[in-house]
Amino acid sequence: YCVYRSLINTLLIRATTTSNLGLALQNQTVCKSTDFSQHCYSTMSTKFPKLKFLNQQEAINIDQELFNEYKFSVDQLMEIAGLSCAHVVANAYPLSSGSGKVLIICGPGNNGGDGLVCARHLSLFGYEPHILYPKRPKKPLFEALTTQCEKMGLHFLTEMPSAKDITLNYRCVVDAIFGFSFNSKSGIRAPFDDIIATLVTLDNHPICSVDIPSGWDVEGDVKENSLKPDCLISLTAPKLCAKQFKGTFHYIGGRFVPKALAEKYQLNLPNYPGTDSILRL
Ligand SMILES: NC(=O)C1=CN([C@@H]2O[C@H](COP(=O)(O)OP(=O)(O)OC[C@H]3O[C@@H](n4cnc5c(N)ncnc54)[C@H](O)[C@@H]3O)[C@@H](O)[C@H]2O)[C@H](O)CC1
Ligand SMILES: [K+]
Repeated sequence: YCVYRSLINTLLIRATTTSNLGLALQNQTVCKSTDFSQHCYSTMSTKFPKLKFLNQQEAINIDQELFNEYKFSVDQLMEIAGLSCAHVVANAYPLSSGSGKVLIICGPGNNGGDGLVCARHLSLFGYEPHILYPKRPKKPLFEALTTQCEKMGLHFLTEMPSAKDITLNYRCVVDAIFGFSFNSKSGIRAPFDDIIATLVTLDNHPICSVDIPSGWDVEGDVKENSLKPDCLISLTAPKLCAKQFKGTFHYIGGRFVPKALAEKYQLNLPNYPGTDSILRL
């Protein structure tokens, strides 16, 4: 009986390991093409052929429905969104393979709030986030998120570091400046015009964009002098501009969408592995 039990246990352990390995490999699709974006996008569209890419209005509608119909609060969704971002940074730029100093640039809206939450979780993961938050809305949510970071000892910068400083001192930049409400028609207003201009000059230094690469039109073509992030975290579902993403890592996060809502908008979201909060596309 003992020999029989031990044989069964061995087989069970092998089966679990093999299936975990399968999942890990499934999540680590490597793009090896000269036309990186085409390859990544076509690989993604082969793996997840029905995954919906949202236009700006659809992203806003889903957001509003989550708040108005499902009665989620912004804080709840932002916490999950920001935690997903921290998980993505820790997956793409692990502490085991480099420094944990991360520059997190937060904008004036909820995308900036995701950045503050991400910073807080990264510090709990052992990273050293430095936050630049030049336009702080006078709203209780953002004031609370800022206080949490301050009281937890996170460092706030008073000015944007130079491109050289960033390259020398930071493992990566988290771009939490603008999300799906960015208005590209009016150009980028100060101080984010100069901040984004500095990020554009970074030569091959990894930028990890939250939801949308800041400055990109949510659904239009990407202009010549725009950010070229190495990593993109699509929250809820990718937006149309994500089809033009040319970087290495594209993740989906923000695992809070109720099934009925996903079906209503035909999001066709991929299945997150197990209890994970992010999935590499
Ligand atoms: N449902 C979800 O997936 C959730 C996503 N979250 C995150 O929220 C953002 C969208 O947030 P929102 O507050 O609507 O807008 P933004 O952060 O994109 O920015 C608005 C902010 O920016 C200013 N602005 C707009 N255009 C310009 C411009 N051309 N120049 C300068 N400033 C500009 C505008 O005035 C506002 O102040 C989404 O992408 C996710 O990251 C939530 O965290 C959770 C739910
Ligand atoms: K962003």
